[in-house]
Amino acid sequence: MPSDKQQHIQTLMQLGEGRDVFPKAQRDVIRRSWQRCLEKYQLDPSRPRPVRVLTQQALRDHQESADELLHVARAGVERLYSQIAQHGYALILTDQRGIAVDFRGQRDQLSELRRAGLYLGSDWNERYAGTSAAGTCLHDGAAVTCHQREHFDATHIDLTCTAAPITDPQGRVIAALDISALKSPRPQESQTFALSLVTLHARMIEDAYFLHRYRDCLILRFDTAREFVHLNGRGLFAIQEDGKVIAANHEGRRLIDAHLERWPPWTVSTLPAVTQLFDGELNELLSIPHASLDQIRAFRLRADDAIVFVTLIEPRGYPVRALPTVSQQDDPVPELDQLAGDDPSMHRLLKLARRMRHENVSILIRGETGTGKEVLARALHDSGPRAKAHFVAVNCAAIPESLIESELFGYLPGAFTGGRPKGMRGLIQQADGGTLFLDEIGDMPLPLQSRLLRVLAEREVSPLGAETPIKVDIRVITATHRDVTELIASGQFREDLYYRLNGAELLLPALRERADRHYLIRKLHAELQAERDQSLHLRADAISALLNHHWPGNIRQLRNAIAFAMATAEGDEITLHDLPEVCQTHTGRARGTTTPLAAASPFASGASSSTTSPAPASAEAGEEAGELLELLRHTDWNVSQVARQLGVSRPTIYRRMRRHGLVAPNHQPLAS
Ligand SMILES: Nc1ncnc2c1ncn2[C@@H]1O[C@H](COP(=O)(O)OP(=O)(O)OP(=O)(O)O)[C@@H](O)[C@H]1O
Repeated sequence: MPSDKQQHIQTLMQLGEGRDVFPKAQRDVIRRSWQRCLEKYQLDPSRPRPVRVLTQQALRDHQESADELLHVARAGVERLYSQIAQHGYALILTDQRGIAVDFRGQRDQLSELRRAGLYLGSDWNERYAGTSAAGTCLHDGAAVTCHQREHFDATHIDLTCTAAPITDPQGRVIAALDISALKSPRPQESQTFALSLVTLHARMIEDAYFLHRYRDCLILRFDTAREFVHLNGRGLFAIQEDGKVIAANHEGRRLIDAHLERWPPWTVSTLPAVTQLFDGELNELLSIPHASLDQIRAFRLRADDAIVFVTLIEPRGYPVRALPTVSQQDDPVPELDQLAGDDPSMHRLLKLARRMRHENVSILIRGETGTGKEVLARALHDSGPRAKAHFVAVNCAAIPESLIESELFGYLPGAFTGGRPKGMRGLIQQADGGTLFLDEIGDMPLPLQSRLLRVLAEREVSPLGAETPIKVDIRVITATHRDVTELIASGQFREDLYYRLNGAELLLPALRERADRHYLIRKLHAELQAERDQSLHLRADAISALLNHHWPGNIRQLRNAIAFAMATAEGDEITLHDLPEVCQTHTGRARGTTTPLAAASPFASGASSSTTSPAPASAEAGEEAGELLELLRHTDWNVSQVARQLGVSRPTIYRRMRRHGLVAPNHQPLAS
């Protein structure tokens, strides 16, 4: 007997005698199996024996009971074998007992494979064959590699075997898919790739079996990538018409477990309904096939708030029911509908907005900068009964504190020195009959908050210098990127005003959280083409880069990136290389207040920092102030243009101006 076999036997015998002589760095899974072989199955390592092979009749019996699985698994087995054959691997599929009921191997190796037990009818049950990939995988219900001397029986120590379990829709192990080679490199790590490959195919077979088993049920299929849902969506649920989950595949069960961890069980024994797992209504799920062109819809998981894409597979002959789709349930409101594609948070928000557009209640829109707060406010106005009247947008952060009162409330002639001789109609009055949109409401000075509260309570406004108030009929929509409750806690915002402004709150998701980024890219591209009267094809590589970029929460930046590409593209299409450099890699991340696009902006990098700020707190602050001043001068103090160039919002520019004491020449405070 070769010396390595003798040595192997010796080690196992010493272990059998209770000595702790496990090979160094032996993996736990193998160690536990060896212990089972010695203690539980009482296998004798000193008497190595080839794997036992069943008679033809016994094999047929096993094949018959695994018939359904074998039938469904065939394509998966063929596909896996076609990938491994050239590398010298054979394949066996065992039933739950460990009997090889299917086999693929190279013709010229058949007798050698048969001797090694890699053949139809061989019994790899751990109880008889000792530690092996197939047997140990069936015992543990987990994928495993058993490499050379990790086998228990000395007969097998030249083999390298890797197996993954196949489970039924209830999660019980029913088979093992194994690939084995007669020869292989020494290190066990050489088989890492085999482990992934065999696990992937075991999952595919498992899912094919699931779909076959539940072919008469409604099946929800989901994946985190929209592109894969139809092809190879990872999660499967078989459901009843009332939304009860009947069975779930591996990924589905993982989701249920994660869900139960966050939302402890309703009752111990029942599976949750799909509407408890996905944040949506049953109708929305059941109407997926009719609701979108690609028959996919995005939903948020209640387990971890992640977005997944879902499709519904209906059984053949399933009556096509006239289920109302979401858009059919409510009348179309183009102004609002076009704000989003398929994003669950936006769907919910727009549903509420649809209801709110007719009401006169005040609305508070929250969202990070550039997420579309003003766009939403305008859509609410345009889709409501006030559409024909004015939409007056006021940026509370943009107007210097000394001017905000007169701008908002207006003043009569001679109300203060420096005012216009004819006086001025305030913005509140200008919005009469329409909508007043107060952006960055968190920046409104406290004294003005009290005056605004009075306007809202009494529906009348008193311009500076006026003796009698004037009636106004306005709808107020406010927006902020700040946490108003924090401002209230620190005494910077009046609680009573907050409650009056917050008749309903709409929270806009950040761009990075939106599942409809593709829709937004296409929409912005179309809008920009129309705006510039320019026709440029947006190539797929540019779209993928825009989809993959880590947007720090901002549609404005996305728009800027597309606009940048349109301005710089040569020829009639936008390619990956036309995008700002930072979008061409996947590493873009927000850095302080300077966004990646701002950093990439040719304007930002070209700005000189020669001017020092009036009172720089640090070298960095000085540099920022200098840069800003330069840009402001360069653009004739056009704040919108500077904001666009830096890829930040206008209020951010105003905040920076205030921080550095920069005041536009035409905005020097008026003497009151
Ligand atoms: N749903 C949308 N579809 C297309 N473009 C959008 C959408 N929402 C926002 N945008 C674009 O994104 C940019 C920023 O939008 P908007 O000014 O409404 O954001 P905001 O949240 O009010 O920003 P800020 O916090 O700076 O006030 C604008 O160019 C706008 O046209």
